[in-house]
Amino acid sequence: MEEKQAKSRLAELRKQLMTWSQEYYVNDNPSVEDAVYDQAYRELLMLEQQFPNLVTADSPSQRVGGQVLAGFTKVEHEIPMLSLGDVFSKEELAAFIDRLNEATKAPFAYNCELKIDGLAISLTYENGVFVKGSTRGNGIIGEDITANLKTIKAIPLTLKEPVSIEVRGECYMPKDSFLALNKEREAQGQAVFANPRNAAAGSLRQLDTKITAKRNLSVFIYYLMEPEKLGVTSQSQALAKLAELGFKVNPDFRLATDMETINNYIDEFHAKRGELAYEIDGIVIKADDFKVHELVGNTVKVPRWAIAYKFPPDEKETVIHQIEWTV
Ligand SMILES: CC(C)(C)c1nc(N2CCN(c3ncccn3)CC2)c2cc(C(N)=O)c(N)nc2n1
Repeated sequence: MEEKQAKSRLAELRKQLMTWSQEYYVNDNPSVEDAVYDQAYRELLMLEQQFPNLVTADSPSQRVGGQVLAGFTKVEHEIPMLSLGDVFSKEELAAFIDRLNEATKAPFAYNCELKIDGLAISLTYENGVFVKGSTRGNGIIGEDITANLKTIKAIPLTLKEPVSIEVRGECYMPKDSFLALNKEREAQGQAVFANPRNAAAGSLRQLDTKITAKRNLSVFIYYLMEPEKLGVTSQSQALAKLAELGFKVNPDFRLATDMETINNYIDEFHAKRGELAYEIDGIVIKADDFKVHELVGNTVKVPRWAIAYKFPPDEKETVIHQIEWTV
């Protein structure tokens, strides 16, 4: 095949493979069997092998990792990554909501989100291309883990629109991947990870990106920096915009305009916790309208317009402790 034909065929294959990958890893809704994807992927690899100068940064072949880093460089978050205040009972939550309603005088909507138990990351895109990704670190200084994040198929290498934005989200390891990884480590006499959050953190801190690529990590994006740049005026709108741009957004977010609805959401997902494919450690409740964020602002460490409602630790863990006590 001539280079010219190979170039256009590779562009076709990249586009098709990116669409199928987005359906599978971002929308959890594949339209073709794995075998169909694999065949097209093999054709792409073969053509890239024949014409190495035609390999592009956003080719699916760049997801497998390859470089072994000497270390992670530090990055400063231009806008600090805040922490979250947390409450441990419905009464405390009601007090937080009452204070917030008091401060704003007008009743308003809250956006309720599952609190994914992973680790916070920040992703930067320039004209729609993924250029940098980092850990939260201490909120001010994080580590540059761009190379490792590029191996996560749920992170788009290019967006649906050529926008220059920063977004933040949670990187996590699905429960079944965590169990499989620990089984493998046990078989190899290696120490197992205590929980999926530690497994995700350990996988992202790998200096060998090939290892990260094999860890089946995923992400949920929940925060759009400078939303006014995209004409977005609320958290629920921001999540819809993030999904439109091609980001994986947790579908279970819900608007609530009163305490009862918030409490029902908390009870519903506390009950459903065991069925989810990933671990959650609570619910995040945020004032939906960004005008409220401006009105009440943040303390040094946490926003005044959002709170984390933490679930009590899993019953099964406390049962084990009780047994130890009786013995
Ligand atoms: C943008 C704000 C600050 C309101 C915010 N902050 C979050 N977090 C901050 C504290 N974080 C943190 N991490 C380590 C140490 C201290 N704080 C970890 C992320 C959120 C985490 C989740 C989630 N996990 O699913 C979520 N749906 N929304 C969040 N929203």
